Amino acid sequence: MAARVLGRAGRLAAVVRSSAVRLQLRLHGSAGLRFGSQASFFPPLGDAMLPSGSFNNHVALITGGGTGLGRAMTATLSQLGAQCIIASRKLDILQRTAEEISSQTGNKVHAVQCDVRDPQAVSQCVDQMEALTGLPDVIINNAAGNFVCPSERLSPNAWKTITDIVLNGTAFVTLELGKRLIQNQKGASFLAITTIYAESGSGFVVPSASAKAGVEALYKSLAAEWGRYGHRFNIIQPGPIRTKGAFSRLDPTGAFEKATIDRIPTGRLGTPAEIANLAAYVSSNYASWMSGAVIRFDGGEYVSLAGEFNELRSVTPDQWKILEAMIRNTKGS
Ligand SMILES: CCCCCCCCC/C=C\C=C\C(=O)SCCNC(=O)CCNC(=O)[C@H](O)C(C)(C)COP(=O)(O)OP(=O)(O)OC[C@H]1O[C@@H](n2cnc3c(N)ncnc32)[C@H](O)[C@@H]1OP(=O)(O)O
Ligand SMILES: NC(=O)C1=CN([C@@H]2O[C@H](COP(=O)(O)OP(=O)(O)OC[C@H]3O[C@@H](n4cnc5c(N)ncnc54)[C@H](OP(=O)(O)O)[C@@H]3O)[C@@H](O)[C@H]2O)C=CC1
Repeated sequence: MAARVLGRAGRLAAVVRSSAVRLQLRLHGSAGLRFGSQASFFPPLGDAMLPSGSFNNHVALITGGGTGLGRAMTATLSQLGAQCIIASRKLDILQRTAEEISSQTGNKVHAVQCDVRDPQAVSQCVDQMEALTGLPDVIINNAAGNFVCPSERLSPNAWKTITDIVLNGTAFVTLELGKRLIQNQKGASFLAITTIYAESGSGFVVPSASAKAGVEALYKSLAAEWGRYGHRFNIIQPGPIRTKGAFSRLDPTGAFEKATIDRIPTGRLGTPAEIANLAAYVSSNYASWMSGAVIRFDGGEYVSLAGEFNELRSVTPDQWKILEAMIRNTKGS
């Protein structure tokens, strides 16, 4: 009897050992289960989510509103009734976007040239805005600069360029508008667009990570300080959403896109329309109790990158049977 049991245990151990070798090979090869098909569970919706007219009689300033995510936010706010001002360096692009969106929504979109790195230019931009529309109810600090680069290759000017656009630019716009709004006793919603790696840090985009972390500290601090003036401050951390501006500078060959999608639990990139709906909600009166919030909007990418055991997603059900047998067969420590 004892010999029979020992024999069975020995055979099981042999099966477990040889299967474990196969498992090792598979895990390090490419035969693990691919996730990605789950995207069909999470289809993106494109329509504006809030009731029409939610931003009637509202003025919104969107920095970097001529392209990418800023353009999508402008389109949604405009569709919901806002009069928008979009501001960045390239006036021709801003004007084209402004005309396209205005002609679709019937609401005025103004294009104002402004390099947010220059506090004087920011002040002039706000002068121009006051003349066109009055001070804004909604401010979205969305303008940014970024590129992937090993940190040992960064020049001082490369560091300064990114941190000037992202951190100083956001601070200049926020402080200039904040001071004027306070003087006029006017409330407003401020929203900053950061990234998921503002929290974790990330190699190869170190100036951006450092500056975005600074933006988050700025917005959380002002949420506490300027609530008394009627100002709300919130932050959205987007995960990967295809835009020419981001992808051409962060994955210029497209070599990393598949791996990026594979690690996102919802199996796909986000869309500009999805983040525009979130930005509209956060900036709207429906969110008037929301301040100091940091909203991660990334299809689950951050937690997927963080969890030490998440790679076990590639273990198949058959492999789990083997692993479980091995674990159960372990006696003692
Ligand atoms: C791993 C897979 C990833 C898949 C995709 C995942 C997507 C997730 C995205 C997550 C976060 C995204 C955050 C973003 O912010 S995306 C937004 C990106 N959009 C932009 O950057 C638009 C605006 N950008 C620009 O205008 C330029 O790119 C700029 C360089 C930031 C600024 O332009 P400009 O002021 O004209 O600056 P210069 O060209 O004069 O350069 C200044 C300085 O920087 C050096 N430099 C420029 N490019 C590089 C580079 N690629 N590598 C190293 N250094 C660079 C340049 O040489 C200058 O320095 P120096 O004077 O010393 O030579
Ligand atoms: N797409 C993505 O996957 C992600 C994006 N983000 C963030 O989303 C935001 C939008 O990025 P995205 O739409 O992808 O990229 P874009 O490159 O399209 O947007 C960046 C915008 O910033 C403007 N800008 C750059 N430098 C300046 C400056 N000095 N002064 C004023 N405006 C400036 C650009 O306009 P111009 O050239 O005319 O100045 C451009 O419209 C950024 O804050 C980015 O960090 C965060 C995480 C992920």
